[in-house]
Amino acid sequence: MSKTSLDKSKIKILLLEGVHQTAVDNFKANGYTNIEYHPKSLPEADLLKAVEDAHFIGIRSRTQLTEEVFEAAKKLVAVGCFCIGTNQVELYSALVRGIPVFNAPYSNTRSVAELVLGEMIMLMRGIPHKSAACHEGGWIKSAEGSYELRGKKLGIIGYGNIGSQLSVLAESLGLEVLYYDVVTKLPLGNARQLDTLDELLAQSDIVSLHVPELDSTKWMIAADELKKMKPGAHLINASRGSVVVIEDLADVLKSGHLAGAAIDVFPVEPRGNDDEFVSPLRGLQNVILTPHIGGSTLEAQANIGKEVSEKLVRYSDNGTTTFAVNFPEVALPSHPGKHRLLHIHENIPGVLSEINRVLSESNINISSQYLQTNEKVGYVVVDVDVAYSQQALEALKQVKGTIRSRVLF
Ligand SMILES: NC(=O)c1ccc[n+]([C@@H]2O[C@H](COP(=O)([O-])OP(=O)(O)OC[C@H]3O[C@@H](n4cnc5c(N)ncnc54)[C@H](O)[C@@H]3O)[C@@H](O)[C@H]2O)c1
Ligand SMILES: O=C(O)[C@H](O)COP(=O)(O)O
Repeated sequence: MSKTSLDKSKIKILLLEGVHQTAVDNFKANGYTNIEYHPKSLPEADLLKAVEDAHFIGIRSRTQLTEEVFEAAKKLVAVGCFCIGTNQVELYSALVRGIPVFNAPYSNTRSVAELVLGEMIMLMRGIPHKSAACHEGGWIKSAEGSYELRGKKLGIIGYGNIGSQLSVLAESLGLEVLYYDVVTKLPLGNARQLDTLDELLAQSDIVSLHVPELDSTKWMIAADELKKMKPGAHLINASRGSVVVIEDLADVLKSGHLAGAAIDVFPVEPRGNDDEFVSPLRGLQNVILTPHIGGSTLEAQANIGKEVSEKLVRYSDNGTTTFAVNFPEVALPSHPGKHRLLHIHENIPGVLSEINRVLSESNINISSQYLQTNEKVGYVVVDVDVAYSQQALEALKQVKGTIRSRVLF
């Protein structure tokens, strides 16, 4: 088992929002036993307290890691988002403090695509409304407003990992797939990319959103866009709650302009399962409301727990930052018989030569060296002889622009 300079039992791992047990098992198997586990997100004040002595934090989509949280987390080494989205993390605040952020970019893609596929069938058959009536003792045996998916047009907004997977599944059911993306994307199967959002809205029988939360996607579907959708069309949102103006959606559903919707994500979501869900969509006919469970299958959660904990363990044990979403990516081999110095610094001219100067002046022989930078931060990794690592670490800490440095045994 790899060792770190700090005794592993002293490295605190804070896991929130019921991250899957596979993560806990993997941390323990790698010697990280100091785990504080919470089944839901923490209120802000409790979060600020809990992060004070945390070296690693694992969250899902609910916990907001803000500038204030990073300021409070003085010992923080890295963050793991046990999900796809990283919009809940102030990535820049993490970067300038030398903290890489990891996620699981593919682990729940299939789960979301399958859910959306099922919802399309349910919506087009008016099932939410008919099922609710049966539960109340009603019996709406009618073909009125019920349609097959076959031959209908599905409009996908955001043709990334989820959007493109949905595209393939939808074509296998006989849907015609149109998509809109800000980037030119290779169409899968017979799908067609459209030039404008308006064209997609005007042509689709079902519109499904699969964009990340960005400034440019915030409230991108509001009253104007909803009115441009075909009368009787359906809207599905399993991306982020900030993408759709929910009050405007409620209006077009009440007016009958849209026939139905399936919404998994909301501008404000309960902190945990005990809190009330409040939404203007509650009680509307032919609307499927789900509690942000697009990625919540046991398969996906188990895979995510393993994938993200592996990324955090690898960074802690070996310094590798491959697939970090905000950080220079360095893939490192193991370093048997050597000590490894990790040096994170501001990306200003001359840092590498200064590092080499101080090491050479201290007569420290470098056995390997790796460097990667992004626009703000540089990450240098230096392997040195065991006997010199402490001296080398002290020397590196003096280099102008140093954000943080540590040594791995
Ligand atoms: N409901 C859930 O439980 C759940 C689960 C997983 C992911 N998600 C959300 O789904 C999002 C998409 O996931 P993904 O893995 O497909 O991401 P992705 O990064 O692979 O794809 C996103 C696509 O959106 C496109 N895009 C960005 N801005 C756009 C805009 N303004 N208009 C049109 N297209 C735009 C991008 O170019 C990209 O092709 C995630 O960011 C996450 O927020 C939700
Ligand atoms: O970004 C994601 O992967 C999804 O929104 C799922 O988030 P969750 O882990 O909170 O369910």
